[in-house]
Amino acid sequence: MLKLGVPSKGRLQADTFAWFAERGIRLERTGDGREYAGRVKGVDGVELVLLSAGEIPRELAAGRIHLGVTGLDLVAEYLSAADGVTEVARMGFGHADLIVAVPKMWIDVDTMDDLDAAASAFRQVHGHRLRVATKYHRLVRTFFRDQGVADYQLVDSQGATEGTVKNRTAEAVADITSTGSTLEANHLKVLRDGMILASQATLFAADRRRWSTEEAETFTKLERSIARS
Ligand SMILES: Nc1ncnc2c1ncn2[C@@H]1O[C@H](COP(=O)(O)OP(=O)(O)OP(=O)(O)O)[C@@H](O)[C@H]1O
Ligand SMILES: O=P(O)(O)OC[C@H]1O[C@H](OP(=O)(O)OP(=O)(O)O)[C@H](O)[C@@H]1O
Repeated sequence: MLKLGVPSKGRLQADTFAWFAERGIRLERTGDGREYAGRVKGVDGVELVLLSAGEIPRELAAGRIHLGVTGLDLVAEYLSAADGVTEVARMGFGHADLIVAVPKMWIDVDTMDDLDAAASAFRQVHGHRLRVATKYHRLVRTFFRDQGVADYQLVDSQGATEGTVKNRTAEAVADITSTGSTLEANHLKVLRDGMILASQATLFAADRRRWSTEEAETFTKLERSIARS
């Protein structure tokens, strides 16, 4: 069986189901709606696996699922080329930007260069490095390095990241934004050149060299349905 991992709940799941339905493939939840089980109609040999979006990259890398729907941001953060996971299709929903934001009241800080200067000054005044809260450690480190910003430290935040500034556990954040309302509500502004990655929901395939002939054939059929739309 070709295992297809999709988000277990919410908007991402609803949009994923609609995307496949438009391509003649019906994904359905089974059980009472709270049970994490489902099935696939319209193409034989595919099994539906409901998973947290955040776990899908790891499951793809391990080869426990053959296909998976999750955000580009999560695959970029958690996987590398060596994992052999490839894009099959960008799905056109779940758009979100990973950005760097600072308090609005920092009127002198609008760019990454400004942040670099502010970070050096911050260290002199406070005796410790400016803290950037995020769950995207790898992407943020790479971006800051490429932008020549070194005088900072990352603090891990797995949720409610925009609240860390108010709670005084960080001075800046690097997080996903979609409508911008969470940033606005927390008095934060995006740096002009602080865009790290533009993400959207994407269908990924695990390393195909590890698939059986049957699994590869089922995938070819599925790919045809996807391409037809
Ligand atoms: N406000 C948003 N608008 C659009 N997409 C978003 C938004 N927030 C997060 N996403 C995207 O949704 C995907 C899943 O995000 P996240 O890891 O936060 O999952 P989650 O909803 O917390 O699910 P789980 O708790 O089951 O892991 C990511 O790829 C992310 O880019
Ligand atoms: O720009 P907006 O439309 O306001 O969306 C952005 C928010 O959405 C996500 O959080 P989510 O609701 O997934 O909760 P989390 O803080 O637990 O990650 C993200 O982490 C932002 O906080």
